[in-house]
Amino acid sequence: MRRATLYRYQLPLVPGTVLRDRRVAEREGLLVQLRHGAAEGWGEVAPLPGFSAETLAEAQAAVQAGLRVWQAGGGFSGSGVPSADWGLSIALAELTGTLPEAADFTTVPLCHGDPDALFARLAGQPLAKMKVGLYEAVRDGMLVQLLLEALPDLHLRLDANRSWTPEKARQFARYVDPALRARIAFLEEPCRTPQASRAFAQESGIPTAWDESAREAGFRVQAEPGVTALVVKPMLLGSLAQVQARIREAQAAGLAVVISSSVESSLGLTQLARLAAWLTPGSATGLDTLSLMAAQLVRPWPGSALPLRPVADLQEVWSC
Ligand SMILES: O=C(O)CCC(=O)c1ccccc1C(=O)O
Ligand SMILES: [Mg+2]
Repeated sequence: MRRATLYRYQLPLVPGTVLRDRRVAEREGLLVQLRHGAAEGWGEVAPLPGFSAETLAEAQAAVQAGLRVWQAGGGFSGSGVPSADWGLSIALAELTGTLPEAADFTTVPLCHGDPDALFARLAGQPLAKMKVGLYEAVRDGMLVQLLLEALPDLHLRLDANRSWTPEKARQFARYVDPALRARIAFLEEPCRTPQASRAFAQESGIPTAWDESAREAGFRVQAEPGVTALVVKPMLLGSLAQVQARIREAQAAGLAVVISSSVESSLGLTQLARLAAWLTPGSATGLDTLSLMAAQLVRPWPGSALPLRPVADLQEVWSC
């Protein structure tokens, strides 16, 4: 007998959490639970407002349609709704034992601008990620310079989320010593267009990583000068098969692949840590978003002190 249950969750985010210029108070999503005999599989379906094209209601409708097919003995049928396809396919992969248990829980710490807090946090870290583009480009450049100078073992990943014009990007780079730029592993999406980001990477020597660009129609994974990495956010991309295909293509093109968070619950994040150990071994993940939340969900992230909400606290919204 196959059984499927959908649960709805709401998790408060820490006050002041901003996603793409909006303040967000809470993260909402669905958990899918599949059961077949003694086997069980879970998945998370949580479109990210401001990033996903679909609403949670649209994702729920797509998951329910897919679950009815599965419940009646069918296989996975993709809907084209990325969060629905990701959540359902990863639940199936867990159910069938396709998703290995082994996980890589070492993730790159994610930092935002306050310099005093940054020094304390980053001392002794080999690699950290910092958001830039939220303040003046000159200030970002000075801060990156200061950090790389003061912490000689530190390497940085930067993420500008397409904030800069070519001139702003140049202002940033002007404040970072060319000799120190070698410790910038990459800068995600510096400019508003991929063309401008490519040009900036070549002129500054600071490699680009694609994130937003990889979700645009017509994007092709390819080796190109100045581009070193591809950020993969499964919740925004689609089914496990689509995620695997994208990772394989990028690896074949010589790009580093970084599995990254779409602000999933601890359940979704632990699955991404397993996905990374399986498909991108040796590439440090970008999963440090649990600290934006006030609680964990169903499965704990090792070392997190946040309270854990059990399945019993969840609201069941649908089953078949
Ligand atoms: O990738 C990471 O290290 C953390 C996740 C992150 O930066 C992020 C989280 C939610 C939405 C967008 C982004 C982003 O990479 O731009
Ligand atoms: Mg990014």
